[in-house]
Amino acid sequence: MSEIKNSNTPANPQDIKKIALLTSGGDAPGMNAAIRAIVRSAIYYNLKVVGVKNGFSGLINNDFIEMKSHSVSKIISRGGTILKSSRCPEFKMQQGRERAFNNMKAAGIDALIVNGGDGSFRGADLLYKEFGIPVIGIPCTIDNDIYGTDFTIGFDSAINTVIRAVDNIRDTAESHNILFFVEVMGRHSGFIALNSSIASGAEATLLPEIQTDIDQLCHFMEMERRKNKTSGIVIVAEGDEEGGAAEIAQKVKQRLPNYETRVTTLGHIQRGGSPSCNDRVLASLLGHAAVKGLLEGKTGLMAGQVNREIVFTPLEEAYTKRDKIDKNWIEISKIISM
Ligand SMILES: Nc1ncnc2c1ncn2[C@@H]1O[C@H](COP(=O)(O)OP(=O)(O)OP(=O)(O)O)[C@@H](O)[C@H]1O
Ligand SMILES: O=P(O)(O)OC[C@H]1O[C@](O)(CO)[C@@H](O)[C@@H]1O
Ligand SMILES: [Mg+2]
Repeated sequence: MSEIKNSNTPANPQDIKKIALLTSGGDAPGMNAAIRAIVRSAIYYNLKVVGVKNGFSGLINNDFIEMKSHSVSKIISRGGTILKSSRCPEFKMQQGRERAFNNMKAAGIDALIVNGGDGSFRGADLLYKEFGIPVIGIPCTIDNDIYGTDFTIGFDSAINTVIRAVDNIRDTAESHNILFFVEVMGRHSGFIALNSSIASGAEATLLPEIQTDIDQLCHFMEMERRKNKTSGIVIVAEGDEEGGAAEIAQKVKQRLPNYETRVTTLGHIQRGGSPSCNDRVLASLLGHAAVKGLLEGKTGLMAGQVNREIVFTPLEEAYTKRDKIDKNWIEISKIISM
């Protein structure tokens, strides 16, 4: 394993004897691989491991299970999360977090590993800052919107699911001369849209990070048609400020009534399915690094991978800085899809 950077040292890491882990926010393919790596690494380092069910709700409701090596057998290939996940509004309130901390203390839990996205890291960071309990985050979200890691766990699997679907849509779009608007996930982030658009050869990509101009889009589509293209794919991130795919398709249809248009919303199929090899490897490395990091005294940090190295980044940076999309990629995707 590569050297671990950016340390942050709490009082007594050698006092850590029992750790807990949870999965939070939208599930992501590879969460199970992370759970497996955490549990097996913790056992290897002679720690006891507790699984928290249903994300932060499980901390508040004392929903803990002891994890053994066999508890994580044969889960590396499974999508979803065996610990289940949730969105837990109570955790946004101080009383909720205090209850969670008291339950952890009563259960003898010395440290926590949170597998989730930016929202989960906000919660994890507050728990660490308010109560001083050692906490490490692992970036698990299909959105890829976390600073401090090249990729989040689940992103690779999700974009592969998207491109398989778009390839299928392309077949029928071409056969029937249809302009398709395909909506992908990403309420605040266009990574899924941009990467899957490049990889599927889509004609246009609409993202929350970039102002959408419907007239410009229609003009572009007209130019494409003049090149004898009779069908097309527009990938729309669900968080686009002009609306979802259905709304945008309607606006285009008003301006280009001769076009035959259809809308497909890929929805939650993007979050499910067996994780890709890249996601399984990333989850395995980060799961191990999180446990090792706790034992080295790291806390309030996220374990990520940058340029193939394990890097620890303050949770606050991971969720505030966010990762930026490269706007040149949009231009490139246009150039090579013409
Ligand atoms: N500001 C906050 N303070 C405390 N807890 C928070 C905060 N924001 C989010 N959380 C906790 O984290 C949970 C998950 O957050 P959120 O729904 O934003 O998903 P996420 O972790 O960003 O994952 P994804 O975006 O992949 O679905 C929330 O339900 C809540 O319990
Ligand atoms: O239906 P849910 O669980 O609210 O999830 C939708 C959101 O979660 C994400 O899929 C990430 O998990 C976002 O891209 C999306 O906006
Ligand atoms: Mg999020």
